[in-house]
Amino acid sequence: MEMVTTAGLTRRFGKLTAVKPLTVDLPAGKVIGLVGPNGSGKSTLIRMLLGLMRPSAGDATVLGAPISAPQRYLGRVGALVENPAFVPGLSARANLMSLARLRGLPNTRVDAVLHTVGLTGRDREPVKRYSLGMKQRLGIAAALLPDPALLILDEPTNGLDPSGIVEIRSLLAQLGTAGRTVLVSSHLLSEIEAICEHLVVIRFGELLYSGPITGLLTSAGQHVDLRAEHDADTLRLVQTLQAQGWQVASNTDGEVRVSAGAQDAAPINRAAHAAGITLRSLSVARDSLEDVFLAMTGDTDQQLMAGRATEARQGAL
Ligand SMILES: Nc1ncnc2c1ncn2[C@@H]1O[C@H](COP(=O)(O)OP(=O)(O)OP(=O)(O)O)[C@@H](O)[C@H]1O
Repeated sequence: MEMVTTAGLTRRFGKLTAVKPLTVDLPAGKVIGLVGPNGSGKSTLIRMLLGLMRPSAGDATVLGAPISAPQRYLGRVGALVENPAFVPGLSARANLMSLARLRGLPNTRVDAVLHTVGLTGRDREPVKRYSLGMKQRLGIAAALLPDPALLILDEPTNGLDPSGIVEIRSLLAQLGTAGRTVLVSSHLLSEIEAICEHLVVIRFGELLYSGPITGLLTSAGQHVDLRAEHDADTLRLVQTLQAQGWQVASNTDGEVRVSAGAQDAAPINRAAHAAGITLRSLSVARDSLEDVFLAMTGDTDQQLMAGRATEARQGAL
């Protein structure tokens, strides 16, 4: 069963098309990553799915019901879309109790969600004493109160320090094992790729990929990273490799990346040696998903972001 389907779903703001006609199906029971650089339309898409914003064109369904009738599915959807508003002087437990009461949910749900997000034992402390990571966990607890079939989290790791990011990441991985569908957005693929089974990648309103993450990983190539012992030799190293037909993908601060696989490592080393260049390091690695997407678009995120900024400026005129 599909949790979410969209058909030509579009949202414009003036001349800017924040979400270009999007047709995509999100499977049930998986952790789904919605990934794209800042300004790609992730929040706009999520807002449309939650009935918080109307589409300019197209349609979508959530849990089988159209987004034009959100009251038909919102009771079974939990969401964290902005920093949730909690009463800072009250404890986490008291905050959750009042939310549960408002939604007509039994108090037993409060204990259950506190346990799920790992706040049991700290739940009687005032929220104002919580770290950002704990506040975010409390936000997820609030979203889990109705025991939703679909949990939507918009950039839950935003603004967190590395340990907070790890905290939230392991919580999300655990939530995904309960058979629930979790849609989590991030502008950093590296932050969520380890926990997602399915990826939806958008770049500035446009769908780039939707499918299992494994499909992408198997299509990833390899590269060889190497560094000359003396920085002064780097340019000559690049020229030597290019002259012998290898493709140098990048040269950043003396780290030379060659598009090549494990079988090329020894010949590359020999070629450098024959040119009188000693290597300080040489390693073979699989391309990251970022590399795969870069190869798909041919543009870096910075280039795409600059294009988007121009589009937004023109839209404002
Ligand atoms: N209410 C609005 N009015 C005008 N433009 C908007 C509005 N909301 C979003 N936009 C624009 O639409 C584009 C997509 O924004 P959106 O917030 O959906 O992206 P995002 O991928 O969630 O990025 P971020 O992580 O930075 O929020 C951006 O260019 C943004 O400036």
